[in-house]
Amino acid sequence: MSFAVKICGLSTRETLEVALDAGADMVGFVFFEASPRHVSLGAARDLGRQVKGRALKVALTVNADDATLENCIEALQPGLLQLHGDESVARIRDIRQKFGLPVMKALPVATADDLTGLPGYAAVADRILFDARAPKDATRPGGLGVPFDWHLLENIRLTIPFMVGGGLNPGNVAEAIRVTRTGGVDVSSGVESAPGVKDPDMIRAFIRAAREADDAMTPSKIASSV
Ligand SMILES: O=C(O)c1ccccc1NCC(=O)[C@H](O)[C@H](O)COP(=O)(O)O
Repeated sequence: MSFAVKICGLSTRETLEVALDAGADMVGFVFFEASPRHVSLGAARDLGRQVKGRALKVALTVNADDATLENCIEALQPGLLQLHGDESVARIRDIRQKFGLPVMKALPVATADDLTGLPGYAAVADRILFDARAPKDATRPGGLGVPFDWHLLENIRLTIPFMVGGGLNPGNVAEAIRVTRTGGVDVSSGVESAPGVKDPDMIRAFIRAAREADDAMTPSKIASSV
């Protein structure tokens, strides 16, 4: 997959269809009951069937045990597991081996110190999501609509793909791409009219803005445009 646009926290047939029609590469489904985007196993099954190979299905869990992961995988049939808790390197390795699915590890970022563990995670995960670190009193570790300092990623060199999330929206996603040169972007709050309520026009605007910014960053396109 080249540049990836992920719309996360989808929970209705209508907005899932909008994201697919608009060309989302990844569609994320949240299995975290404290989230306004939480989907039940039954809903995940129905929504998962709707995707029909048009995008990569991402199952998002937080410090889930094996039984929970097994249930989510059986229901959604995801192509990628997003581990968004404080799962250790060893736990990630264990999950990959047990379930035979690629893993995207979300790493919370607030300061440069948050990047010190990156090599260990990059050694076991298939993809990294750099997301804004949640405040201490937050009721969930992600999906909070708050960005981090993208300049912290300016000198990142990874052998695996990475994505950037946290507070992105149609108005700032291009800048995030320019600053970080990320291989993908991930959004939830920034395409919602209210917590958990995805907005079709915002989804379309976000995907369009992200594609245009990535196209502008492609060296061949830059060369031909000068
Ligand atoms: O989206 C949630 O509600 C959520 C709940 C628990 C753990 C992670 C969660 N979201 C993780 C994501 O991948 C979000 O897309 C990412 O944090 C960006 O969110 P936002 O800042 O709202 O765009």
